[in-house]
Amino acid sequence: MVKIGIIGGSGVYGVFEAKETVKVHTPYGRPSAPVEIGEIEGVEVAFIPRHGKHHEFPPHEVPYRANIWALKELGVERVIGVTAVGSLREEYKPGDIVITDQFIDFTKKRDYTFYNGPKVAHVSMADPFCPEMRKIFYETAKELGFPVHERGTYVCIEGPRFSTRAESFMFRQYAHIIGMTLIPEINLARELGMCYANIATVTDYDVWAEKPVDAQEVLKVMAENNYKVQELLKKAIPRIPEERKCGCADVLKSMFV
Ligand SMILES: CSC[C@H]1O[C@H](OP(=O)(O)O)[C@H](O)[C@@H]1O
Ligand SMILES: Nc1ncnc2[nH]cnc12
Repeated sequence: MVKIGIIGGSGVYGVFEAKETVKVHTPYGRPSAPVEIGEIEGVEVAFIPRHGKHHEFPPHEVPYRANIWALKELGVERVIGVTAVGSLREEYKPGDIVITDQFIDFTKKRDYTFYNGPKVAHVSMADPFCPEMRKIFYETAKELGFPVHERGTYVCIEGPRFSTRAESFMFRQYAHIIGMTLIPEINLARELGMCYANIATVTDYDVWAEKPVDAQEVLKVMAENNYKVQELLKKAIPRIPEERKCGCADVLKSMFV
C-alpha cells in the first residue's frame, strides 16, 4: 500500500514519473486529477496536482475533501503539501523554503470537515503539523544547502484575489507567509488521522513591500525553485520511517462527541 501522498501546488511538476494512474471516486466527487502512483528513490508515493492537471481549479474551488479522501483510500498515512507562498517578513526571501509550523485561517467558505453530522467531531489543531516529517524536511533541506526556515506561520486567505496593502500589513503582524491553499487540506487530513507536513517555497514579497505580487511572478519563481522541492523530496522521503511515532493519529481518540 502506498503510504506517502504528495499534493503539489502552483508550479510543481515532474516530481516523479507515474507508473500508474488511478481514477478514484469519492463520496465528495473526484479529486483534482487522477492520482498518479510512482516511486521516489524506491519509496512508493501517490501524487495529486492540487489545481488539476492544467491548473483549472482556483484555490477556493479545489476539491479538498475528494483529494484527501482519495489519498486515504489508497492507504496514505502521511500527506506532504507543497505550496507557493508570499512573504510577510523581510527575512523570508523569495527562493527560501519554509517548513510551516502554524497557521491562521482567513478563508471564508470552504468545506472544512468530513463531519457535518450526525457524527460530530472537534479535531485538536494546537500543533497541526507532523513533528516527525517537519524535522526530517528541515534537516534534509539544511544538509542540501538550501535556504530554509525551521518555522513559519502561514496565513491562508480565501483568494483567488491577492491581499490589499491594509490586509497585508495586518497579516504581517501575526504571520510569516501567506497563501491560499493550506486550509482546509490540513484540517481534513487530520480528521482522518493522517500526518500533514507543508513545504512552502517563498515566491514573492506580499503587497506590504514595494512591488505588488502577481500570478505570473509566482509561477516564474516557483518554476525556478522547483528543483529544490524535487531534491528535497528525493532525499527526505526515504528517511521517513514507515512506522509512525509522531502521535498525529492520536487525535482520533478524543475528537468525537
Ligand atoms: C499562482 S498565484 C496564487 C496561487 O499560488 C499558490 O498556490 P499553491 O498553494 O497551490 O502552491 C497560492 O496558494 C494560490 O493558490
Ligand atoms: N503573495 C501571495 N498571496 C497569496 N498567495 C500567494 N501565493 C504565492 N504568493 C502569494
